[in-house]
Amino acid sequence: MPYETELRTALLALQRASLLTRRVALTTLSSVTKSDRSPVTVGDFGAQALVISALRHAFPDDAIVAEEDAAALRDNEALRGKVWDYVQGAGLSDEGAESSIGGPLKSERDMLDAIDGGASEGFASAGSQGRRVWALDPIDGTKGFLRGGQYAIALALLVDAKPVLGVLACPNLPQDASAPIPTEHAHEKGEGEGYGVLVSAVAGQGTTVRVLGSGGVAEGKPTKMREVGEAQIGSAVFCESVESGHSSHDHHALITQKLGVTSSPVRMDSQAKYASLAMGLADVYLRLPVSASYQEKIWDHAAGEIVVKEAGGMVGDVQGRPLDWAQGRTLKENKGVVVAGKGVWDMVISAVKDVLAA
Ligand SMILES: Nc1ncnc2c1ncn2[C@@H]1O[C@H](COP(=O)(O)O)[C@@H](OP(=O)(O)O)[C@H]1O
Ligand SMILES: [Mg+2]
Ligand SMILES: [Mg+2]
Ligand SMILES: [Mg+2]
Repeated sequence: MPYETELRTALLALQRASLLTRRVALTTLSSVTKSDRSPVTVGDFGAQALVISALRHAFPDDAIVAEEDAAALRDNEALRGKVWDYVQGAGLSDEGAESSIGGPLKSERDMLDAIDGGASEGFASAGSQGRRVWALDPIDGTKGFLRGGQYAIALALLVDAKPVLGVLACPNLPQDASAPIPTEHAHEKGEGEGYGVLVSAVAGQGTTVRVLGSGGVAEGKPTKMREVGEAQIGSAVFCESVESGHSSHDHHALITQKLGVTSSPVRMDSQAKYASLAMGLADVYLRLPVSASYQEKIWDHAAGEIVVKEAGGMVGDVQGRPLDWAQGRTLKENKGVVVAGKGVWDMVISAVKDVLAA
C-alpha cells in the first residue's frame, strides 16, 4: 500500500507524543506567551520534539513545517528542564514500536534541535517535483488544552503541495461515537475511560479510526461522514471554534439562521472538529474570518483536510475555493475555512457568501 511506512510512523509518533500531552494535562497548567500573544505550554514543546525526532529518524530527507521553535527554551533553563523531564518520560510501552521511531531522545541538545527542525518554508519556493513536506501542529487548540477541552496533535504529509496523508490524535474525543463530547475539563475523566482516538487518512485509501493507546498501533475501523442532503440541512450539526477570536460566531449564527438550522452549534477547540465530521458526529464546520489580515496556518488544516476528504467530505475557503498549499507556511491565498458533506456543500457555500457579502 502507498505510504504504509509513513502512516505507521505518523501513528506511532503521535501516539508517543500523546503520552506526554496527557501527562502534562494532569498537572496544573501554565503557559508562556509568544510574540503573537498566543499561548504555548511544555506540552507543545515536548510533543514537537518527540514527533520531529521520529520523522527525522524514519525520513531524514523530508522537510518539516511545524508551529513551534526552541528559542524560548534556549533562553530559559527551568522551562527547558521541565520539557526535558516530560520528553524523557514519554516512551511507547511496545519496545519494537518505540525503536521503530528512533527510541528515546538522547540529550537536551537533541531535543532543542528536534524542536527547531520544523522551520521549513514548505512549498513557498518552486521546488523539484515530488517534494515532500510534513506539517506538524504539536498541540492544536492550545487554549482548549489549557481549559481541559478538546485538543489535537496534527500531522500531515504533503507531496507536490497537496496533503496525501494525515493523522489527528485527539486524546479527549470519546471512543464510543454515541458518548457526549467533552468540551471542557475532559482530563478529569482520566485515561483509560473510553477517551482518545487516532483518526487517519491516506489519499485513495479512506479514513480510519483507532483507539489512541500507549504501545503499538491498534486495529483500525473505516469511518465515513454522515450523508446529509439539502432537505435535512435544518437538522444538521454545525461546529465552530470555542474562541470567538479565531472564528466569527456572529457570522456563523447568521448563516445557520439563513439555512434554518434548529440546534445551536457545537463549540469545540482544535482539529477535533475535522475528526468529529469524519467520525459522523457533526456535519458542517465553519471557520469565518475575524480579521482581514489573519492568514490560516497550514498545520491547522492539512491533516484535517485529508481526513475529511477521504471520509467523503469537502474542504475549501469561504468562497468555496480549494485550499492552496503552495504558499509556504500559511494559506495566504484563502480566507476562512468551510467543511461540509457533498450533499450540502453548494448550499452552505452560497449561504456563507451571502452573509459575508452583506
Ligand atoms: N485570529 C485568528 N483567526 C483564526 N485562527 C487563529 C487566529 N489566531 C490563532 N488562530 C489559530 O487557531 C488555532 C486553534 O483553532 P481552534 O479555535 O479551532 O481551536 C490555533 O492553533 P494552536 O492552538 O495550535 O495555536 C491558531 O493557530
Ligand atoms: Mg499556537
Ligand atoms: Mg493549531
Ligand atoms: Mg499548536
